[in-house]
Amino acid sequence: MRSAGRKTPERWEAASSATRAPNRWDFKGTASTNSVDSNWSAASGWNPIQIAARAIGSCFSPAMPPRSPTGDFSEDLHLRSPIQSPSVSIHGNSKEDGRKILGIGMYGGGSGYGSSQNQSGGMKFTPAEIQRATKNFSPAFKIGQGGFGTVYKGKLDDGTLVAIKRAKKSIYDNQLGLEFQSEIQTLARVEHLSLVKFFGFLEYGDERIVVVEYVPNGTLREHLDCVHGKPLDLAARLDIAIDVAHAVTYLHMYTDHPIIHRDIKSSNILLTETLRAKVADFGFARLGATESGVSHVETQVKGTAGYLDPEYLRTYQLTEKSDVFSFGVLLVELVTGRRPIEPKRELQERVTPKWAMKKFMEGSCVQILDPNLAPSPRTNLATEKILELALQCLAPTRQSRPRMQRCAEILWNIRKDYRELLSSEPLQHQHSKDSQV
Ligand SMILES: Nc1ncnc2c1ncn2[C@@H]1O[C@H](COP(=O)(O)OP(=O)(O)OP(=O)(O)O)[C@@H](O)[C@H]1O
Repeated sequence: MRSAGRKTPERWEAASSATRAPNRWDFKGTASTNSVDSNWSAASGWNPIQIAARAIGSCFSPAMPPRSPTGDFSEDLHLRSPIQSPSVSIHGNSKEDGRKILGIGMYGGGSGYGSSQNQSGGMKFTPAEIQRATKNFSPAFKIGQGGFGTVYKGKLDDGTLVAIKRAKKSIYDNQLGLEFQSEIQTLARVEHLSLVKFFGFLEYGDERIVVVEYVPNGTLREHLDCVHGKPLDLAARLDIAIDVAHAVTYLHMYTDHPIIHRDIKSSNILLTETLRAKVADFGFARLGATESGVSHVETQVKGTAGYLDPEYLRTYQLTEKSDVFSFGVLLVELVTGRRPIEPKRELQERVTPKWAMKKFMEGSCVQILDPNLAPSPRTNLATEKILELALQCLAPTRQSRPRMQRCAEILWNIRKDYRELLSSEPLQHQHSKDSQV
């Protein structure tokens, strides 16, 4: 698909390189006056991210809470709902690859759960219940490890499966905790089919425990890496993109104040058994300003390298269009199967969105298609349209990016056309094409 307004590669490059990122961030977000080449260079060069991660590591000095006499989790757990105990964490959050920058951890959601539901919709669990659910945090129940802490699969007394996220209080900063109390109160009420549900929150000594809906089928990133066997076909990828777009649209249109997720990425998209997506990890979420309004000026850069909005990096101003940029990166991941940054590839291919957009504008979509997706006229057409949308989402300036609601509409139409083409193809042909994926 060729749209009249499409940028040439040169124009796109120029626009990209006009957006400059600071090459150093201090802990409190003081940008150095030196610039590096472009947002893409910043991402591919790693230096700003690594420097920021190091700065966080060295500057962070958590306030340690009083421990229980024994330090035993089972002893006298002090339970609070999200409303009663707003939980805010600063996580230095340098995962092994050091790409995560900094987080303000809050967990939203909240259909409520069970009879002990409180005003906010959060569930009051008993310590014994959490212990039973996880067999006292048995390693056998461990399902993951993230910036927030360790994640366990648990089964509540009524049989509900939950994911139990256990963080050390050492990742929190109490002063900032106070600053964000009101935000948590809002996030605790967020509920959408495509957002991982928040069930409850526990606090005890230096323990913080978050209980959320268990989503059984791994992360989108794992599926793109074929960890779970059969690769995702394009129809499933389109469904996932639409689910994410709907969930984020819901956040952005929430009441009169948008909620900005700030960490949209494939490892934060969890899949159900029917391969529908649920957006997880409100670890960075915060209430934002509308694009037209006076946006919040951040003092700390938060997000994951490769997904970060260059304009946010440059101006520290956060709007929902930063999520749109990250969503553009996610669309490129869905089409190419690649991670946003692939350091082991040759130079021109290391920053996947830059490489993919260049190929797209040269009309070489097939070259960037995930090898797990079999090329066919309908697949090529759909991927071209997805990349067209990705290009808009990845625009260097936020004004040029579509709203998330518009992204959902566009994707909906792409899926409709794709399905129509699919149904018009002879059954045998469909079968032989699909068997390649
Ligand atoms: N609700 C859930 N249901 C099922 N598995 C989950 C759930 N939440 C997390 N996990 C598993 O635990 C892993 C770690 O999750 P977590 O959200 O703590 O970190 P992450 O998203 O991988 O990293 P980061 O915290 O840096 O964003 C996930 O990759 C996933 O495999």
